[in-house]
Amino acid sequence: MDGQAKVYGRLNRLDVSGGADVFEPASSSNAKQREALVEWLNSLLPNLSLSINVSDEKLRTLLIDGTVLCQILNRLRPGSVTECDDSNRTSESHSESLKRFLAAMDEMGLPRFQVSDLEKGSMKIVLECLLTIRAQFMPNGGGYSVPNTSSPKTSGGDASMSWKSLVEHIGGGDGSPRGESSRSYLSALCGEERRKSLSESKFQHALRSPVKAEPSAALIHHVGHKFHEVFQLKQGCYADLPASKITEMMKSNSLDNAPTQSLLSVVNGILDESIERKNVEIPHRVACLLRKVVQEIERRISTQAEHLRTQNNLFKAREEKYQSRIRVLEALATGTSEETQNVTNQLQQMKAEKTTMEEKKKVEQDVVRLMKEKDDHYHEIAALKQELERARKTYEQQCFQMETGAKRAQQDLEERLKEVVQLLTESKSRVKELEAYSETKCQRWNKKEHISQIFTEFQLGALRELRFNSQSIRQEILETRKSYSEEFNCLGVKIEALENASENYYAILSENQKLHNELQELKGNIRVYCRVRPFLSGQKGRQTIVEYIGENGELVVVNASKQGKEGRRSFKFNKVYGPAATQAEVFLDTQPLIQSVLDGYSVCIFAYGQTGSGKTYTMVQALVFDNLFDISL
Ligand SMILES: Nc1ncnc2c1ncn2[C@@H]1O[C@H](COP(=O)(O)OP(=O)(O)OP(=O)(O)O)[C@@H](O)[C@H]1O
Repeated sequence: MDGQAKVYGRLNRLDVSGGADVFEPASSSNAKQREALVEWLNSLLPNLSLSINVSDEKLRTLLIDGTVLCQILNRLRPGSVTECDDSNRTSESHSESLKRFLAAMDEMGLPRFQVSDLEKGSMKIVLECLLTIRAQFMPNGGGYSVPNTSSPKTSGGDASMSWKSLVEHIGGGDGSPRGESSRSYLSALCGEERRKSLSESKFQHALRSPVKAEPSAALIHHVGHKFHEVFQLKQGCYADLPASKITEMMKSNSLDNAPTQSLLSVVNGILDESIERKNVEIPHRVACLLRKVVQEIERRISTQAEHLRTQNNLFKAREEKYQSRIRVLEALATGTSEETQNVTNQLQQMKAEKTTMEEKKKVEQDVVRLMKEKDDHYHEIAALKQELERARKTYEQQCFQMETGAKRAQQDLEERLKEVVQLLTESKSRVKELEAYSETKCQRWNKKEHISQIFTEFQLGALRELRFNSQSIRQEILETRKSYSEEFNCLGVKIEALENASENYYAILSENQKLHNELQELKGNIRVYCRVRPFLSGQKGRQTIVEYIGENGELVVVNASKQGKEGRRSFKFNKVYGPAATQAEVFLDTQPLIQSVLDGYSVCIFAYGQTGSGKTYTMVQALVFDNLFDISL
């Protein structure tokens, strides 16, 4: 199968060229064919969006699962292959798609590639297969258009009709008989299955090749419209054609110049007409025309076969020519090895010469280098001489300068010597003066020493006196200290007595506090005082209801509106302050409570009574008195 596929691939490469010479090798137009194929794929399946220079590997990735291949076939011929459901896609379904595609190719009798070719082999075979499909369904090589393979009549007039449709057209899609002549023609035309025979593929191509099989349009025009008139009757009735016309057509060379498809159309038309007429015999002249047409077709087929044989021989001759060239090249290659040996020897000699030349060149370079070094050294010596001359001049200048300096220094030194001698005489006279001055000074110091001795003696006398005085003062101080210590002792005794007295005071004070609080307790922890407010300035002339205020807290109140017991009521308080009681009196009874608070006891005073009865007055005034009390304390 693999070999067969390759053969198909080669044949279809010739098929798809569709140009002037279909047997021309395709290598020169490979790039263009590839670009055309990519454009075709993009027009067929726009979602692919392939770039014009798409790589083989990208194409392999795209096609390897077989889905795209199935889509291509279904687009060209709907329903030709079952596509896998997108939702259930797996690697198995992908390989299944590829298998289905290959099976469809087998079914259509088209050459195909192997699975291994698509997986890891050369993509050339796969692309050739696609080119074959394109040529099969798009013989004009243009953009995508769905071919109409359903009607033999509509496709019968197409010069580039596919092989299969042509066979169906001639043989009848429904399998009905068309007479012996058509059957023999079909058997001659079909033979075995096309996809299994190389010669049949060539035959098909020869039939479809308009350049090789058919005359030019100019020639048709030259012959006139005689045969075209017969074509016009394709839809009409061939039996009604006049015998003279048929004779004229058969006599002229119009059949020779008519296109093969036109001849086939005539055959089909006559056969269709015979089928329609059923048992009615075809007129003799029409049968003659049919035979003539069939003979013409057979002649062309034989011509094509001859042509193919010629081409085959040509190819064989070319192959032999290339083989001989290969042999010559091989011989040349063997001869070249000897030449190569000679050349190698020559090369080695040249290398040796080159080495010698290089050594010579090296020696020359060394000489040049030494010359250069010599020049450099010469320049260096000249520079050193110049430098030496400069140094000598500098040295002479320095010597001159030093001599000048020495002379100047000698003069300076002489001048200085003179100055020093002068200074020495001056200093001698100064020494003499100083000796005289020191003499006088010495005398003066002797006098001063005498005076100081007298003063020192005087001072010593004074010191003795002072020492005596200090001893007497120290004695006084000791005595005073003694008297002070005695006084301090007395004061200590007194302070001790005071401490004892203060301790007694605090004891008495605490006792006093205790007694005070006990007294307060005795007076009662809860005491109730009553204060009767006097009439205010605006209440003059009113009658009081207070009848009696006792010394021990009795209070009798009279209600004139009630009789008996109800009209006279008596109360008992700790104390009752009458209308004339002053704030100071009220405070006198609450004052001890302040002391209890200071001693740490809890005390609470609150006022109770109706509005305007004098609660605030009593409390505030009490506080005022309390402050006064504090101040007085
Ligand atoms: N003992 C008093 N002597 C003179 N005037 C008094 C006396 N007690 C109260 N007042 C006067 O009576 C008026 C009412 O007194 P206060 O405001 O103290 O009453 P209150 O009981 O506090 O009233 P409220 O319950 O409305 O506060 C005030 O003008 C006050 O000066």
